Amino acid sequence: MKHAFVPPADLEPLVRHPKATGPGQHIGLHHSTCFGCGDDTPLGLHLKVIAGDDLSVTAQMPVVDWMQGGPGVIHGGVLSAAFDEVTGTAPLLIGAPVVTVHLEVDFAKPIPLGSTLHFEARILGKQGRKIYLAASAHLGDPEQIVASAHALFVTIDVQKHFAEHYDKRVIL
Ligand SMILES: CCCCCCCCCCCCCCCC(=O)SCCNC(=O)CCNC(=O)[C@H](O)C(C)(C)COP(=O)(O)OP(=O)(O)OC[C@H]1O[C@@H](n2cnc3c(N)ncnc32)[C@H](O)[C@@H]1OP(=O)(O)O
Repeated sequence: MKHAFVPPADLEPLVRHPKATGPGQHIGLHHSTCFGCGDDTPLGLHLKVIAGDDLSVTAQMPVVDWMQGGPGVIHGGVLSAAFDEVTGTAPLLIGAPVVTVHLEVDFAKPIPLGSTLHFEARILGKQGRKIYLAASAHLGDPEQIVASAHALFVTIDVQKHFAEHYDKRVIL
């Protein structure tokens, strides 16, 4: 698949955090009202991201009617949000809370309503606070990639980062 993203050649290799979620286990909620993973959002993606046995994660997402963009197919922004969530959760495997600074999505095939997207994301490496990831999605046949993404996240101090905007309405 064509893409324009070139990760640095000198990325530092990484290992799983000793307390990382075990392979095959659901990586717990970021918070319950998160658009990507929260259970308490009527119109959220409700993604359950599952830890792989290395530096990868997987997730599945049914493509339902409200996600529609072009007639009969998913909206590109919804797909991008799903990639953001799946790639953004993976750095928890190395114990790094992160926020997105850059996300690129390559749309290879139309993705029909009624299908199920299967996501896979993996950490490529890091450079200081920057964590580079690649992800892909298929509709059941891993050989037929329908979209892919590259993302760059930056590790944050969670308390400091959200202090200014944190609102008591958000249930953590
Ligand atoms: C309870 C909550 C817990 C949350 C934690 C747990 C997470 C559990 C998983 C959740 C999964 C969520 C998945 C959705 C995730 C979102 O959607 S997050 C929401 C969208 N993103 C944002 O709001 C981030 C907004 N940006 C910022 O706040 C600031 O840019 C940041 C990220 C704090 C960085 O600012 P800074 O600390 O001043 O650092 P800065 O030196 O500017 O940048 C650091 C490095 O990144 C580079 N960089 C920055 N931006 C870019 C860019 N666009 N392109 C390339 N390089 C860049 C800089 O050049 C710098 O590189 P070096 O000089 O170190 O080589």
